[in-house]
Amino acid sequence: MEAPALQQFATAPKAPGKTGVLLVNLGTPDSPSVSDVRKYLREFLMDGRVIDIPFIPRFLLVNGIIAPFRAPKSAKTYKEVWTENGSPLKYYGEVNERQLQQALGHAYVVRLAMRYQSPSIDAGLSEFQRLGLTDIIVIPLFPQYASATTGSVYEKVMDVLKTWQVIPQVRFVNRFLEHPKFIEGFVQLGRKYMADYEYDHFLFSYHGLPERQIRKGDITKSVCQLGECCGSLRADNQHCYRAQCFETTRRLVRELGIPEGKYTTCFQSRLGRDPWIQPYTEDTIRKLAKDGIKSVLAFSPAFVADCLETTIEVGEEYKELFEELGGQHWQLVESLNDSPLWVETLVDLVKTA
Ligand SMILES: C=CC1=C(C)c2cc3[nH]c(cc4nc(cc5[nH]c(cc1n2)c(C)c5CCC(=O)O)C(CCC(=O)O)=C4C)c(C)c3C=C
Ligand SMILES: [Fe+2]
Ligand SMILES: [Fe+2]
Repeated sequence: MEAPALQQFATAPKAPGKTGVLLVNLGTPDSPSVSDVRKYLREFLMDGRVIDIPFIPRFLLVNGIIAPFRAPKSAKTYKEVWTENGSPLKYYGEVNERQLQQALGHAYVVRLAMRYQSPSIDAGLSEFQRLGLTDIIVIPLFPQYASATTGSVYEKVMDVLKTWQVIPQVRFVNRFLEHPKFIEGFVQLGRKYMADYEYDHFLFSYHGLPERQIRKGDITKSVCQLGECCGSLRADNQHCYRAQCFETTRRLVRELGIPEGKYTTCFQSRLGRDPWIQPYTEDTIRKLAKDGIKSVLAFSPAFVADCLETTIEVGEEYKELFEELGGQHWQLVESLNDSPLWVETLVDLVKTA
């Protein structure tokens, strides 16, 4: 008796309203000037999910040390990554916003937001509220879940929504590293380089995280020892960012046909003195060069758009290091950017949310 009624409920047409889709990336400075970079770093690093220490020491560390000293150095790097379209991270976000809007049609309103700086999450959600949208889907643009990224986006969205009288139906995408079109997107980009050249080794370099944050995220308080435990993604370590990164690599190498021993997963961008998840990308490059590896194809599958971390850090700084150590050929695989498979991934994420 119950089954048909349930079926009717599940297939009943949705309320005639529209759905808001909020794509959220990390954020970027408004310009590469030292003052804008300092403002961005302050907002970013004062987030308690990014520098997860109590407020007063965090305030002193960020405002007294990191922002003043790092801003001039980071501004130089931002000037290098800046294009005539501005920051690539924001530019491709805006392109994706238009592409997804076109693919989804009038039943949806797609907006890009940044967790830090602009356009803000508050502005995007307020527009949905003004338009009286009946549903909201939030897609943090991070393939793997981390408290510092996806978790922080969720927190900010909930902070805004908790002030509303009517909170519509809200759905959050948690991660999408397993999505076949996301994987295929990077595979197609990688194959383009592999067709022309026989690489000695393949590097999969992900953004790092303090080890402490991985331990805090271990809900069992016993599984993740940051060693072999991350070697497979299971029910008991679902939210381990490191395990999710290894899983991303496994899926990519399987599709690319890269044999065991010819690839490494590693983690970049350590900030501060605390231990971050390992192996570090820099150590890996040193070891590869020492082992006589001459050519490397480097993937950055924690990012869906070109940004400072990919174009400059992997594409230029690590290339320089590799060549200084005797390497001959280093190639970065660009990010998904405006590729059709990435837009198809986003469409699927909306349709299955
Ligand atoms: C994959 C997603 C990311 C995770 C996880 C992440 C964690 C994390 N990052 C910092 C500190 C910095 N990250 C910076 C840049 C940056 N980080 C990500 C993504 C993740 N960060 C992106 C996409 C970017 C580039 C943004 C752009 O505009 O291009 C920076 C700023 C650049 C610099 O000064 O080097 C800092 C600082 C921490 C501390 C952290 C985890 C705790
Ligand atoms: Fe970062
Ligand atoms: Fe783990």
